[in-house]
Amino acid sequence: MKFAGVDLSEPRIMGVINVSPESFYKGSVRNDEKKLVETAVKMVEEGASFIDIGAKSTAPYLETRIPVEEEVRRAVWAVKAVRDSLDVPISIDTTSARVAEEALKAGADVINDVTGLKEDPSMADVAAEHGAPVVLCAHGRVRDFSNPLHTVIDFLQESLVIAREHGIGDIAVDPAIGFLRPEVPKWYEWDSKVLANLNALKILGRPVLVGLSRKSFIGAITGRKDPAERLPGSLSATAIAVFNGAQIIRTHDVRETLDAVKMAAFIKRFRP
Ligand SMILES: Nc1nc2c(c(=O)[nH]1)N=C(COP(=O)(O)OP(=O)(O)O)CN2
Ligand SMILES: Nc1ccc(C(=O)O)cc1
Repeated sequence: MKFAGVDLSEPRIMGVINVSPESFYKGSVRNDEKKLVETAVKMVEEGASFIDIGAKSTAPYLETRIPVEEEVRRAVWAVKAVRDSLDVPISIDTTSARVAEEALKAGADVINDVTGLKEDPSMADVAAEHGAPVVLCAHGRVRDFSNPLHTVIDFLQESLVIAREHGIGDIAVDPAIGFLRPEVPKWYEWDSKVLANLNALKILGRPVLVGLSRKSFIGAITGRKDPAERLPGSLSATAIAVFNGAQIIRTHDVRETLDAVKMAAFIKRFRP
């Protein structure tokens, strides 16, 4: 299987860079062009097959509102700077069709929409017009609290219908770790159930991308309040995600994560 031209016969890494100062992990933020480009180049040297650029935080527990003009400005600036130095696919992490369109024009290749084409009604049109591959996250109002996998699969199926109605075929699906936060079970249990049963997403027939790097469920389980201290927890959860079928891991820490991915993928070969 391939996504955005990248062969997925072994699991791949998507390196994350944010140009949004409000992002939950400050170590992921770059607002200086030289440092931004250096980071992207280093991530690719360390083994990243994709670079994901975020120009606005989507953390559900932070106040992250900014004017769309500001998100466009940040996104275009960052994509242009990184595009000139790299050949790997660049994804733009946005829920806004305007931001996606301007980023694609600036040289991005992939749209990463954490609302799975559901928030901005023009997003699917923009992806279709540009022939852009899309990452679709499970998104919606949770009604069935008892079975996280059911809910995630239902939400993703809804997004796949929207994508296919628009003739979009190059799609990766994502269970949206940290985004779906019902009161019961606690979100860290929800996220853990999703990772423990990630294999169920195979039914969708699309590559599975997982973004769990330094997220709050790791903080809740390990007691590490500061995302800067959540790398060991992230690596452990990454290995489990890969063991259970993740083909792309989205991470702030390319070098360390690639080692965890390689270990899990190698051991997985001997699974009965
Ligand atoms: N497809 C996908 N996209 C994502 C995902 C994810 O799990 N999957 N997580 C994010 C959170 O990480 P980030 O460092 O970008 O945090 P921020 O929203 O605070 O900028 C942001 N974007
Ligand atoms: N955009 C997101 C950022 C952070 C988290 C999380 O910490 O769980 C979830 C989503």
